[in-house]
Amino acid sequence: MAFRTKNLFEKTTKLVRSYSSDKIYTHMSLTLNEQTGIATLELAKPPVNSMSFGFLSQLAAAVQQSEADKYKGLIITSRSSGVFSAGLDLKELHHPDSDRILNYLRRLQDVWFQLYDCSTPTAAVINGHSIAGGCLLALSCEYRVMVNSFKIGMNEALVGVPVSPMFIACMQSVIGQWEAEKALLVGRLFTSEEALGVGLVDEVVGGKSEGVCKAEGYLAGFREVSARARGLSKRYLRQEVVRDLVRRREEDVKKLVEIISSRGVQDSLGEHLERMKNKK
Ligand SMILES: CCCC/C=C/CC(=O)SCCNC(=O)CCNC(=O)[C@H](O)C(C)(C)COP(=O)(O)OP(=O)(O)OC[C@H]1O[C@@H](n2cnc3c(N)ncnc32)[C@H](O)[C@@H]1OP(=O)(O)O
Repeated sequence: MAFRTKNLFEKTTKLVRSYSSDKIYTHMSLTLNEQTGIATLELAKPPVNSMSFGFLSQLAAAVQQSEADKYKGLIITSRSSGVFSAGLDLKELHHPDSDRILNYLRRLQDVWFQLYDCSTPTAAVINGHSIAGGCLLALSCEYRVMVNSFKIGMNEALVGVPVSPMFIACMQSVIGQWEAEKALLVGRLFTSEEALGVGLVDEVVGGKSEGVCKAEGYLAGFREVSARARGLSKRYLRQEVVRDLVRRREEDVKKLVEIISSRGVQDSLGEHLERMKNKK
């Protein structure tokens, strides 16, 4: 089979520069299978694929690349065998500089809009723990297959930060209002089997390669379907959620900055970071 690893930086220099001056595509790789037209985006920011400013920029560029090059599908997975993503980089949220946190959250919104609203068929192979922002990333895809023995969910309630509107919207759209409420208000992390039971993921498998096969199977299901009609239908199906969040995005981001910067939330974040340090 012919595989080609794309040097994303070359092809998206203009785009990337307009997003960030960070060195780009160091935190993930995008590999196109030229036979199937399906690309795999492998997250590779050790140790836990935490979503720093730079990570989000690269993710945005990769999603844009998949649209621009009209990939037949995009599979998002992790190079780590234990963590899909630990979510937002807690260091970005703890004692933030006011301009940086504003830009950081705006970038998070941008990436989410791009991925959630992209016409490219998307699938997540969740081959490790997938927490908060990591769960958002998986839920923004159309199809999720999860390797067993890991945890997935949005733990904000346990971290002491509010669940932001786009996280809520995504969770609601996948598992419904009541299940979302029950999970989000206590920061529940689901095992792979529990996630399957509640519809948070579509399949549970024994390993990553099996997961990739399942994801390819899902994406191959669109081979006979008009890409244009499919892309438009997806947008129509998701437009209500997107429209509402686009309309209020600036209001949401400013409110979140205010909340995150508050003394109580900063104290909770500090305690959470301390707990993680001490667990060793
Ligand atoms: C819209 C804005 C509103 C706020 C929204 C926030 C949403 C979020 O996404 S907040 C982030 C929530 N995520 C977490 O709480 C995840 C915490 N991490 C874990 O539970 C575990 O690390 C893990 C289950 C993902 C993996 O466990 P494992 O035993 O393999 O690794 P660790 O030893 O715990 O971690 C290794 C290393 O990584 C650091 N780290 C872990 N998570 C994060 C993170 N989210 N951001 C930054 N750094 C993280 C951890 O401290 C360790 O660092 P050291 O090796 O230096 O001690």
